[in-house]
Amino acid sequence: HLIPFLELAKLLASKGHKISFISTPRNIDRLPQIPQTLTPLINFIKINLPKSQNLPDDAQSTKDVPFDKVRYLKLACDALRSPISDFLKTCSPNWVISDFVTYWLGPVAAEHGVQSAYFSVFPAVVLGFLGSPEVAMCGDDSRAGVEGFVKRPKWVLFESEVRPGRFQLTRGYENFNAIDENVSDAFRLGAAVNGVDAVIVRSSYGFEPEWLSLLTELYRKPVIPAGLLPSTVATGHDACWLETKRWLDTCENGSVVYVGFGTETKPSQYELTQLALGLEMCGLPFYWVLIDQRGPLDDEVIELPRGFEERTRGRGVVCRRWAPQFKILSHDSVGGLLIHSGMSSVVEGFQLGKPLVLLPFLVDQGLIASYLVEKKMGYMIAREDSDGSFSPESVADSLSLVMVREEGRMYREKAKEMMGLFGGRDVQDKCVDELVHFLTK
Ligand SMILES: C[C@@H]1O[C@H](OP(=O)(O)OP(=O)(O)OC[C@H]2O[C@@H](n3ccc(=O)[nH]c3=O)[C@H](O)[C@@H]2O)[C@H](O)[C@H](O)[C@H]1O
Repeated sequence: HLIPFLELAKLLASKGHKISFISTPRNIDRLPQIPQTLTPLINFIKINLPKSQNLPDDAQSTKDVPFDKVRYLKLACDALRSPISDFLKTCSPNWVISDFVTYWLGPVAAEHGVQSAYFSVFPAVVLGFLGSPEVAMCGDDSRAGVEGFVKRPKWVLFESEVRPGRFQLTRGYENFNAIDENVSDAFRLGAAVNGVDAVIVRSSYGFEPEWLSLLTELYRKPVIPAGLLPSTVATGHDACWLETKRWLDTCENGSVVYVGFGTETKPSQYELTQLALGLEMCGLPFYWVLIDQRGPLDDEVIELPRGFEERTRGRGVVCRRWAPQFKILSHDSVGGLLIHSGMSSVVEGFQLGKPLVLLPFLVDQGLIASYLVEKKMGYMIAREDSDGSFSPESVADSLSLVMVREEGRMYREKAKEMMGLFGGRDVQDKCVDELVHFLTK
């Protein structure tokens, strides 16, 4: 969630406000450069995580550890309560804006007379589906088990088909349940909302009018959309970009599909195989950013089908390191995206007017994907709801529909139509002005 937090910090700084951006040393070092004009206003503060016997020494972000070890990162993060409290006491900022993992921050801030807000990188549909803070923290009788979770929640009174896939709920088991001494993500989220003075959401009324209105009812405190936070092109040239650009320059305009599942989603061996065979079958050029290991402790090996890279050489690229995603998407050769529905990737695709094929893996991604499908803004690859299985044919068919075929023209047109809502600087600026007005009144 670092990138949207940095984007928010940049937007607030661009209005003249001083920001202290607190994170761990390695995470701060990983951040993209900020424009020189903002450097006097954003002070990066590094706080070390305590050592944990369950984590590798330099693990500081979710992508550094396998999925089942993420809870130890959250527990390590809980130990930051005391240094952050000291910071608030010494620096007494006007506001502290935090993520849901640090769910204890609101009351800590209040002790020092500092106002607090939870900034949700998830859009309102994800928060609204999870319900009021009390329901998120303690559950709800109408929602027992997976079956209770795939129905429209009783507090959603408007028509909506939004729901996660059953297989996504099973995959997210580690996050949804308290394990060892770690509380669940839903509890952290509910408690984060409960403890703060206001909730800031990466969204806009243009994008999610009903769900944002629902949140104000559920939360009974100010809910302010921060805008969709479109990306800005990172400065600087890395070797990877020059090599990639040379390849993209050889492809026809609008022909390449960008395939990427964000910063941490590693597909299973089954998903990797189906995807690879689907990409091979569809015949389109592709640029695939593949995460095949989550940190040094991850010993689950996944491999592309035998001969895949030879058979697709020249037509496709598989990149196994950090790729300059936004620069690649901005290239004219890229005609569409196959993504997991992570919000930053959704925004980047639409701000550039490029259509989306969706393959969500986790619950939040499933909710965003089903919202986009309901609004006819994206096309989801068909998967078996119970176990998430899907065929190479459905990958190939979805890609050709959205990228090439006449029946899929509506997705290409919709993506162009979305450019203003997702990328318009004036739309974003208006949201930030309203947010600043709220924070300073
Ligand atoms: C907990 C998880 O946080 C999330 O972020 P995630 O990284 O998965 O995806 P995005 O929001 O698309 O964000 C990914 C961001 O990283 C950039 N990028 C990524 C890979 C790369 O090689 N190069 C890049 O530049 C990309 O351009 C985008 O800005 C989502 O909420 C997700 O739903 C949630 O489950």
